[in-house]
Amino acid sequence: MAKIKKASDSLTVMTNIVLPNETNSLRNLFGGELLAKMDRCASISAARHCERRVVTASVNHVSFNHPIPEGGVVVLESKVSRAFSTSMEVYVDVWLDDPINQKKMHTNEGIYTFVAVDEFNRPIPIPEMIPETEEEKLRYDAAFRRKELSLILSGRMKPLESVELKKLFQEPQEPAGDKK
Ligand SMILES: CCCCCCCCCCCCCCCC(=O)SCCNC(=O)CCNC(=O)[C@H](O)C(C)(C)COP(=O)(O)OP(=O)(O)OC[C@H]1O[C@@H](n2cnc3c(N)ncnc32)[C@H](O)[C@@H]1OP(=O)(O)O
Repeated sequence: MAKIKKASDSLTVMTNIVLPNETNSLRNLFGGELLAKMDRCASISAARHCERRVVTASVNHVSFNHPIPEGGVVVLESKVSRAFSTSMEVYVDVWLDDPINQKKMHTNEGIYTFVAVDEFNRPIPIPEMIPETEEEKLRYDAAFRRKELSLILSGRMKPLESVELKKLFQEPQEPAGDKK
C-alpha cells in the first residue's frame, strides 16, 4: 500500500454532555462509559487512517486524572499516533470543556491499538503515517516501545525479543577511552 497519510488526516473530535444515566454514585462520569466513548472515537480515527474496517486489539493505557461531573461537556480528540504493518496506535485526549467561562481542562488520555481487517477478519496492510507537530513526533517515537510492551503483556512477545523496550533497561555504555 503506497499511500502515506498525516496524523491530522485521522483527527476525530466527539463532544458530549454527561447525562445522569452515565454517572457513578459520586455523580461523576462512570469510568466504563468514558472507555466506551474513547473506543468509539479512536476506532473512527483508525478507520479514517486506513479506510478499512478496524477492530480494537488492545487498550494499552488509560489515565483518569480528574473526575468529570454530571452535566459536564466532554470533548474527545483522537488521532493515529503511529501506523505499523497492519496495526496502528491511536491516542485519545479527553477534555472537560466549560463553554461559559471558555476554559478547558485535560482530564484523561488513552492509548489504543487497532488492526485493519478484511471481510474475513484477517489483518491487512495499512498506509504509513507521518507525524508533523512536536507532540505527534514524540508520540510516534514512543509508540514502538508501547507496541512491544503490549505484545509482551499479552504473551505475544518474549521480553528478550524486544528491541526498543530492552534499550530502556540497559546500562549506558561508557566510551572506550573513559574506562579506568
Ligand atoms: C473511511 C472511514 C471513515 C470513518 C467511518 C466510520 C467507521 C467507523 C469504524 C468503526 C469501527 C468499529 C470499531 C469496533 C471496535 C470494536 O469494538 S472491535 C471488538 C473488540 N475487538 C475484537 O473483537 C478483536 C478480536 N481480535 C482479533 O480479531 C484478532 O486478535 C486481531 C486483533 C485481528 C489480530 O489478529 P491476529 O491473527 O492475532 O493477527 P496478528 O497478525 O498476530 O497481529 C496483527 C497485528 O496486530 C498487532 N497486535 C495484535 N495483538 C496486539 C496487542 N495486544 N497489542 C499490540 N498489538 C497487537 C500485531 O503486532 C500485528 O501488528 P502489525 O505488526 O502487523 O502492525
